[in-house]
Amino acid sequence: MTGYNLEAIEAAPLKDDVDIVIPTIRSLDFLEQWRPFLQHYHLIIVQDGDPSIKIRVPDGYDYELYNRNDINKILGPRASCISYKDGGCRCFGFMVSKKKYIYTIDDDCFVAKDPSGKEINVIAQHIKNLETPSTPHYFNTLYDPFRDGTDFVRGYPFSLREGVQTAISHGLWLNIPDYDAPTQLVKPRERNARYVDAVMTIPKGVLYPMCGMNLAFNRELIGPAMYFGLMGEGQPISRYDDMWAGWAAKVVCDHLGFGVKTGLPYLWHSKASNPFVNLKKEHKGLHWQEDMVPFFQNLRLSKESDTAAKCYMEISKMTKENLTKVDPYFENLADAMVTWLEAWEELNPPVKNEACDDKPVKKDNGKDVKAK
Ligand SMILES: O=c1ccn([C@@H]2O[C@H](COP(=O)(O)OP(=O)(O)O[C@H]3OC[C@H](O)[C@H](O)[C@H]3O)[C@@H](O)[C@H]2O)c(=O)[nH]1
Ligand SMILES: [Mn+2]
Repeated sequence: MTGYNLEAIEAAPLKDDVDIVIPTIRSLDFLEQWRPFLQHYHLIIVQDGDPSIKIRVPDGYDYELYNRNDINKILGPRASCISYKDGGCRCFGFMVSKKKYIYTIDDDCFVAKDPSGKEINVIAQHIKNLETPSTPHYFNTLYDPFRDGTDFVRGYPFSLREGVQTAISHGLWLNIPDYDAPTQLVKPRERNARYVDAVMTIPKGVLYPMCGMNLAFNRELIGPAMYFGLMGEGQPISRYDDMWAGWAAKVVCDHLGFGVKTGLPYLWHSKASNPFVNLKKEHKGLHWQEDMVPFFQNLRLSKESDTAAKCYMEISKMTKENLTKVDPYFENLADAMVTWLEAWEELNPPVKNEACDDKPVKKDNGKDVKAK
């Protein structure tokens, strides 16, 4: 038995350790249905598009809302690294959060039911996924051994059963699946009705197409690598925001010894975005992914890169060196990755250990103030 008290995790949803990040260019009415599960969490809403439009947040939610003007004010010139007119703007919410865990969800996602008809508490399942180890070094054929009612199977080395810390929990979707535009065009009526009761670790060295629709991660482990790229207006590509983040973050997790899980929880994805519009937005990505994926598959990070930020800086350098030949866009993206890291560092300064360093850390109105 793994000895993890999963019931305790289910009962204690860690509400003070999680921020819910929602990118929106539409409406937040979908939050009405999520009240039983999300109302006791703090929301970080990233409003995309025209900042003069007032977005209504349903009563009873505790939130902070940032529109484009706010992003520009907070980041100054560094705001250039945050996408405009693309769901990738959500990563600004990852940066301003101070919590250990992030859960990000799209505004056209609703509560799904499991086969027994019970409503799925996505947060509780994501927390369970993140609070229990991953097994990237050897595949357990009964899937996640840390779930109730299952375990490591015969032939699983005991030396590997401790597992590794889980950095990312990738949930799935009933109804409208996250298909690319060509697939949506040829299968416009396809709906995902298949509920697979499984959580599995994505093996080390294997990439996966991370979807930002129902996603949770440990900010402290992998935050700096969860940059959703430079997409949308003014860029040659859109709708590859989460893919870029997913490939980079998986390489960083493999390098640093963290795990990534996919599977439960499911949510109900309601809105099929327009496949013709999507095709226009993502068509370069359909070509470039044939280069981007091998780039990440062959990427090797140095042992000096011992934090997510250092790994990400290295990936930025290698993006510029290896992908600019595919398209000059990647030079801009590589620069934006550095800008992202600088902005992250500015908003999340490394905590100084006052015990061994009582030098003042910054001046404020002429007075010296200590790190909080
Ligand atoms: O310009 C924009 C467009 C959208 N958003 C917000 O992003 C979320 C996803 O948008 P949407 O539901 O229209 O796209 P999908 O095709 O269903 O989403 C997938 O593809 C795009 C993203 O990668 C997404 O994560 C995938 O699931 C939604 O909250 C929109 O309001 C935006 O902020 N700006
Ligand atoms: Mn959607």
